Order: sequence, then structure tokens, then C-alpha cells
Amino acid sequence: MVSSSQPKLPVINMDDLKPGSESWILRCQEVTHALEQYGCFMAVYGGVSKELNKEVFESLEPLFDLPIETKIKNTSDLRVFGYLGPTHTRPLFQSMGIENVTSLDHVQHFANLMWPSGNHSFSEMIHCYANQVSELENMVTQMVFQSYGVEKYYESYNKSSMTYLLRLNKYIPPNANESNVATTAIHTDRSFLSILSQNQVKGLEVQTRDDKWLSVEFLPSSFIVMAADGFMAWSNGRLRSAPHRVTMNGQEDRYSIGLFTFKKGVIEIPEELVDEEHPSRFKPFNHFEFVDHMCKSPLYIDERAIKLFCGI
Ligand SMILES: O=C(O)CCC(=O)C(=O)O
Ligand SMILES: [Fe+2]
Repeated sequence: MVSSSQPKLPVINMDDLKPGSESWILRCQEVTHALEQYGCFMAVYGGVSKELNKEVFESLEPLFDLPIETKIKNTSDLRVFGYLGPTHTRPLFQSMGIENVTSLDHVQHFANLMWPSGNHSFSEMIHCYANQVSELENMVTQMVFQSYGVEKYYESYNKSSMTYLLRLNKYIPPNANESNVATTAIHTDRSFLSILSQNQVKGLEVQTRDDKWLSVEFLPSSFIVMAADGFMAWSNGRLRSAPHRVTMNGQEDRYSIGLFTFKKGVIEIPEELVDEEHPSRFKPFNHFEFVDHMCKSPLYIDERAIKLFCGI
């Protein structure tokens, strides 16, 4: 049950912040504290215009209306990065993935699979959207590194060291006789950081440390920034990888978009984050090997997975 007298997720204004300014330094603490306590926060971020956001969400309906034979052309070496259709355990959900979405070539490759005569405006729009959202991701990563006093490692986690997967999700409403259907199982994300947005239909729920479920109410121009398994391990367990799920109640289709970042290569805990109070909890691990392992043997879909993979 989602509590009605629930605390809300922290809301942090991420606009107009210049690195090194007083407000930047203040936000570094707020962002890190929110990711430690909740594993996520709501970022108010005007870096994506309302018009672009609207156009992107409007493009999802015709995309998901394409025939199934077309949608299944969205494949990937990592199965969970491509098209996922409804299954009997997840009948309301479909999802498509665009790998390396910050590169226009990759978005065009996806668009050419979906529309054989191409769809230039879709490609431009999605590429622009992903890059603008990635600016928010870069800022958050830099802030966390800075507040832990390990900014010198940020270069290995900036845009050129990460890859970006954009997931486009569609959830259809449950039948009238099924209420409150948990559409996705409780999970944590395998990524480093995830940034989520949605159309006007709510459904995302985040589990708090005291096992309450917070139903996320998106504010205008807002995104949920969520620390995932990779960032949690990098921080030696200081950050929380937020358990979350999607529950559909209403009558309308829900569309959501997630930008997921993955480190190219090995994630290593900075030695500065290991001390007597925080003994080393994770061995260095290759992020894609972890994702690949999870695709092949998905024993757990929450934080236990990374603990099993590289925990000490
Ligand atoms: O649809 C959402 O809001 C969340 C999706 C999600 O949790 C995921 O793709 O990992
Ligand atoms: Fe997720």
C-alpha cells in the first residue's frame, strides 16, 4: 500500500548552477544527501524545453503503434537493451531501447529500422532530448564526486567515459477487473545513474529506507534522478540504489522515458571512500560484464545482484 501521509521525495532545483558558485556548492550537498537517503530525488530542470519534451512524448504513440514485426527489429547484444514485448508476467508493458543515444548515427540506425524510409525529425528530436538530459546526468555525477572530495576521478565518469541507453516505455491500463496492477517488479537499476520522465500518467513508486512506498508526482519540467547499482557500488555503499516499481491504476496509457548511463570499462571504488567506518564492500568490476551476467542469470533484480556479483 502507498501511504497517504507519506514524506515526499526531495525536490532540488537544478537550473542556473555554475560549478564553484555558492548555490552549486549548496546543491552538491543536497543532491548527495538525497541520493544517500532516498536513492533518488526530483530534479526541476529547464534544460529540456517544454516544447521538446511534448514533441518527444507525442512521438511515442506512433512508435509503439508500429507492427510487432517492426518493433522486434530493435535488438541488442544485451537482450535487455532491445525491444521487450508484453509477457504473461508483465502483460501491460512494452519497451524499446536506443543504445549510444547521444550519438546521432545510433539514433538514425534505430529510426531506419523502425521506418525504412528514415525519420529524420524523430532522430534529431530524440538525439537532442537525450543530450539535454545527459547534461543533467553529468551535473549530478560531478556534484556527487565533488561532495565526496574525489572530483579528480570525475574525468573517468564524464560523458566520454559513459554510454547512454534511452529506454522508451509504454504501459497500458489494466482491465477493469484488475486494479492496482504492479506492472514492473520491484527492482533497482543496473546502470550507474538513471534519469526518468513520464507523460501525465503517474505510476512510478519508490521504496523508502523504512519500507514505505512513495508514489511519484512529477512537477512541471521535472525528472527523477536515481542512483543505480553502479553508483551505489562506486560509492562503497554510501549512495542508495533505490528500489522502485511501476503500478498502473488509471484508464490512460502511460509513457515513460529513462536515460541510463553505463561506465565503459571498470568501476573502481575510490580509495578515499574506504576507511575504518566504511570498509571496502565491492571489488572493481566491469560494468558491462555485470549487465551481461544479469541478463544471463537474473537471480535477483535488486541490490542483491551486485552484491552477489562483486561484493566483498
Ligand atoms: O516507467 C518508469 O517510470 C520506470 C521504468 C523503470 O523503472 C526502468 O525502466 O527501469
Ligand atoms: Fe527501473
